[in-house]
Amino acid sequence: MRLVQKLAQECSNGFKQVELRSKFSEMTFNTIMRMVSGKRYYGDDCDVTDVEEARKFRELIKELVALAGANNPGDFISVLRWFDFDGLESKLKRISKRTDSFLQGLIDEHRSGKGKHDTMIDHLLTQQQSHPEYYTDQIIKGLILVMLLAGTDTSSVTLEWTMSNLLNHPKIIKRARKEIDMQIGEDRLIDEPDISKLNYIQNIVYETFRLHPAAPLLVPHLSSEDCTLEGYKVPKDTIVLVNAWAIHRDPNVWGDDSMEFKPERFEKEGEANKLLTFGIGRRACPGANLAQRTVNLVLGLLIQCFEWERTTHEEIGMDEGKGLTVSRKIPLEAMCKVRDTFTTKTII
Ligand code: HEM
Repeated sequence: MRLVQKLAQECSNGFKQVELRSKFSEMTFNTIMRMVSGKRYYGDDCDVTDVEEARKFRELIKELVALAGANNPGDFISVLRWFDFDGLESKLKRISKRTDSFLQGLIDEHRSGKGKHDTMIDHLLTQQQSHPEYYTDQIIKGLILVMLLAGTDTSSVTLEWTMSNLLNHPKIIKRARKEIDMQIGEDRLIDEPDISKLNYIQNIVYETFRLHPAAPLLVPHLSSEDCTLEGYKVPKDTIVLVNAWAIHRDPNVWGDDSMEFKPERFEKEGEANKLLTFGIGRRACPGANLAQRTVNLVLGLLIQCFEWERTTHEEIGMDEGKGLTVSRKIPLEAMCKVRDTFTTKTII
């Protein structure tokens, strides 16, 4: 909601150029950290009174995200590990110490009763009292870290890809807005319970999940036994990568228009079941539900409250960056303006 309010303030007097990547990223970090510790670390209205704590957190995250996406040549040529080629290992050790002490600080704050209540840390500390052998501080720190690494960039990258595609397809924005105006009206903003009524918005998100899965190779899996997959023998302890990106563009699976952005394809019953965006099985993404709610709601609000245009007449390029989570190569910029039927006051 703060993202939408800020955009409304920036773009209340006609079209204004906005950079979206940093906005989506700050929104997802604030959402996850609010759940975890009750704090927002980004924005002028961040509720961390200690400015130094907020600065430290933002710096840590910047380095963690950069290192999480780094390629390590030592993983492929083991001899390079003897020399810590390009210093990745020492950088990781340094950052892991700083991260550990930051997260321990958060846990201690909640343990002493100073932090906000009803957060993930509070609930885990309650579990620690009844099962101290399992819910150790180490486990709690690991859970916070995985929420931050797996639950932030993935959702913000998806939102950025969705908006990139929509800017190239104004007709799709129009149809989505029509659905919102019919189902919700113009007197109030979309809220979470409305999501299930907005089928076309859902299909836009599915189509983005298909063409731009945030983790295109999922997460590496290791075979625990010798097995055979579709006739291929996979020995025990083999690292298996699933190329969801390629499967999602395969014309044999999706038809001849598999490379086109067409949310309508998901009007066909059962199509969404073919998506592998969140993996499948026991190790599938446990945050899939939260991610879909967040992306659907934010997208719905962006279409409901604002008009969107490209910054130039040229189509938005779809070049991809590198990393475990694949974002656009160039951060997305767009022209944005509060819709005539909405006043900044309705939004704020
Ligand atoms: C659009 C957003 C997201 C995408 C595309 C995504 C995708 C994925 C994928 C592909 C995996 C690996 C599945 C596999 O290899 O089989 C995964 C694992 C995981 N995700 Fe997500 N995810 C998203 C959002 C989230 C959120 C919001 C959270 C939590 C707040 C989350 C937490 C996790 C965790 C903890 C794992 C590891 C599960 C395990 O190893 O058992 N993810 N996610």
